[in-house]
Amino acid sequence: MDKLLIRGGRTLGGEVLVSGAKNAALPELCAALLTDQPVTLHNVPRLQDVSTMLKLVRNMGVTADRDDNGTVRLDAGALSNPEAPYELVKTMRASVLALGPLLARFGHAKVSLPGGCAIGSRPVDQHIKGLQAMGAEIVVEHGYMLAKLPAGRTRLQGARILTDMVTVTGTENFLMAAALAEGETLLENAAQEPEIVDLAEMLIKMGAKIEGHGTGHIRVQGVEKLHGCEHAVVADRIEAGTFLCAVAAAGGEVFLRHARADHLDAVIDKLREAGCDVKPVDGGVRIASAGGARLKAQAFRTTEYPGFPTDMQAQFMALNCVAQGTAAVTETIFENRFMHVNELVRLGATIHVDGKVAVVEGGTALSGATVMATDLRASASLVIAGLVADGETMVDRIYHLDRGYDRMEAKLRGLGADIERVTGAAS
Ligand SMILES: CC(=O)N[C@H]1[C@@H](OP(=O)(O)OP(=O)(O)OC[C@H]2O[C@@H](n3ccc(=O)[nH]c3=O)[C@H](O)[C@@H]2O)O[C@H](CO)[C@@H](O)[C@@H]1O
Ligand SMILES: C=C(OP(=O)(O)O)C(=O)O
Repeated sequence: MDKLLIRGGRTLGGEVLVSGAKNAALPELCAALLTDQPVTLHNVPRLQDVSTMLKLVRNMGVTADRDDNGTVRLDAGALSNPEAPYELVKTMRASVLALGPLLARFGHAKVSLPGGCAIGSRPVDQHIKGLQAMGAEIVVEHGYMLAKLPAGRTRLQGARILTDMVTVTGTENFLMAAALAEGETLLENAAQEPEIVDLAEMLIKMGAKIEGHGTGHIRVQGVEKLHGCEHAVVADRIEAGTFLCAVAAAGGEVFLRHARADHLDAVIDKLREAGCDVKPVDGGVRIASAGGARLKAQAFRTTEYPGFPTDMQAQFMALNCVAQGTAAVTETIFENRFMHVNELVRLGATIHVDGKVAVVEGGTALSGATVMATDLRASASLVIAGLVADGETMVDRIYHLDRGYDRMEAKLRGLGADIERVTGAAS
């Protein structure tokens, strides 16, 4: 199992290229299932989750080729097996995104239930409820969602869908399903994340009729057929945010090429309040920081976009650990997303958790140790802590990190960090 070895204490400088967003690429790979024509996606990040999604669609009979420049060509013209098996779904929850497109195009689908994961139970009841409102018959048997249209029907029906909470992949499933449904679908309480907007823009290129994406009310006029398209995946705001926190903590000056400041308002506001200089510039974002110990810890509360993203909570918490002062971090999206706390404490941080709130007493000098990654963003927070800790930090189980970051250690090394991958070591 691979690990990351970090020798802390170096400031960061130079330029880093932000990759395409995992959370846009995954639904967009599934959108290719909606048509029998070829789809080309550019700027697809090199991630384990993307490899898993490619395996999943190939298993259905889709032709999918990826080149070294981040372009993926998909052809779902000969798709013969509209099924997402447990073996693949269990390693990547986003496989549930196959359900909407398969059902909409083929009238039936079999998708494994994803099950819980480290950060929470993460049910898919809202996905099921919404697709049922569109006329699908869905039963759960032997761990699978078996979905089909009622006898005599060939298409899903447009519907008004009001979910109990804002759900990102739920909104994406409904968008894709509604694109091929009969009549109009109204998504109320829709997620507004930039990845939803990017998916909607791709679907529009495919011939879908969508309005209101980027707001809480999306209107979709179903069409009979979608065609192929060419689309570039939007830049990964969470990868960019992670690098911003890394530079804030380690100190230095870095240009993040392709980063979108307009997608990172909540995080950038907090970084500025902490004392960093963050500027949107032509082609990206520039950050300068005097280093974590010269910054002020920031309280924040995770909420749906455009609020502070839950996917940035762990990384900002690592920064708070070394900044001055005490700050409360409140996690409102997932019930178990403080798994990094105990590992940060092993590096010398002072953090007290009470339910949804973690109170970080900053100003601690961290000292390197062996720590264990427990989930994707927890891994990133440990890397940030390792960059500022005294001595060596070994981050174990980085398969979590590889699920969602495109060669993170190479990018950090390019900025001057002392970080290396230790391959194949037994854990
Ligand atoms: C691939 C992808 O894009 N993943 C992102 C997506 O996950 P994902 O789409 O899975 O997260 P959701 O927005 O659906 O989850 C929000 C909340 O709703 C709950 N819920 C959701 C659906 C449902 O049917 N029932 C239910 O109870 C979840 O357990 C969670 O507490 O949005 C999350 C919230 O921004 C991010 O952390 C993930 O990185
Ligand atoms: C939680 C995340 O992803 P996923 O929904 O794919 O588990 C994430 O990207 O931080």
